[in-house]
Amino acid sequence: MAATNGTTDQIPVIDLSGPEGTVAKELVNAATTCGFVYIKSLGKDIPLESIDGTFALSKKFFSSPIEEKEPFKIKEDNRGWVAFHAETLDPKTMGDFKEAMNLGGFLDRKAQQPLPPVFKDHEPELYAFQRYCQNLMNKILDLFAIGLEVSSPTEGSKWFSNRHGPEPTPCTLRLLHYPPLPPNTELQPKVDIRAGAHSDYGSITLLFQRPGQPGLEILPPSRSSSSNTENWTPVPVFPPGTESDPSPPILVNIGDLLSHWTNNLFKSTVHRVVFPGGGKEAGKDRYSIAYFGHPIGDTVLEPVPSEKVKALAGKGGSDVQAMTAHEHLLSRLKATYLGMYKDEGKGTAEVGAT
Ligand SMILES: O=C(O)CCC(=O)C(=O)O
Ligand SMILES: [Fe+2]
Repeated sequence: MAATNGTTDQIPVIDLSGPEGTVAKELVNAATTCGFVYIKSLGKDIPLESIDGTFALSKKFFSSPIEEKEPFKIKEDNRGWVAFHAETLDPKTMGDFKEAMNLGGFLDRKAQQPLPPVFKDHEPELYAFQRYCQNLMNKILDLFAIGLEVSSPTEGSKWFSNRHGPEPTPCTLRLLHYPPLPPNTELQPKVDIRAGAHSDYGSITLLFQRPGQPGLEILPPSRSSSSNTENWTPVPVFPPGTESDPSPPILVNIGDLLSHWTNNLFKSTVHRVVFPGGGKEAGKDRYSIAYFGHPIGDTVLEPVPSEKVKALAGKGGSDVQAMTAHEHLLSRLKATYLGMYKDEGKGTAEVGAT
């Protein structure tokens, strides 16, 4: 249950094992105010060994020689390795101080892309972690449907999750590595950014962080109308109430698609990753793992059968237009990467992941 703090700027912490109706309400409340929520990680939904094991594999992969990563460079299908400085989430910065590895959906327990040597022997573990993430995502989507009182005689609380399956899922499991600033380098906070300001494109994102590796910041919706940079709010790895938990809570945030689908009731909050402590801790690596949830591409984003969502139609909410999830993604990519997506058939390249 939520250790609520009353303001919309702070991210609530929720334990999913509380009473279903209460948890559903708290989740919807977080989605409509902050757009971010922490889910306590006590090993119930995702075993802690699976999280730790995936981080260990990630570390091993990123520290392998470049020749072992180069052949797995990202392709137009958005799967593969994104080299250091290859992605610029915020065009005002030089390019993100990070490298990443995107894994697409699995089919019959097999990755649908060539796997680098480090991962080849661990495909079952990667598959298991991907399943845990998909199941947790579906559980949260079901709780959203309950909290929104979605009324569908045939689908009930499965209204959102039914539109996110079956295998292979279009969701992306993304391993991230933010290397330290090179020694004797003066931090230029406006330029040296680990991940530039952006919102995620899909439905929801799960984000895993490591103890002692902070750096994520959000622009709370309640304060993002002003351009004052001081509105950036750090997101601690262990927020109050979780310090003695065995693992950092999992962050869940709403993406642009779900915000659009809910007539802007749910907020897709802008976030970024900086060198923590004003650069004092710039000598440390940061590893994170993101699971980007997306509905199946041909899902029509028809109005959500919920009075709470319908009430917003025409009242400042963006009335849902009949478009598919894939068309929505393309429109977001076009808005962000003007010029790169003149040809609709080109695919979603490396930028589809956010
Ligand atoms: O590494 C992080 O904490 C955030 C990553 C992120 O926001 C993204 O890749 O979309
Ligand atoms: Fe993000």
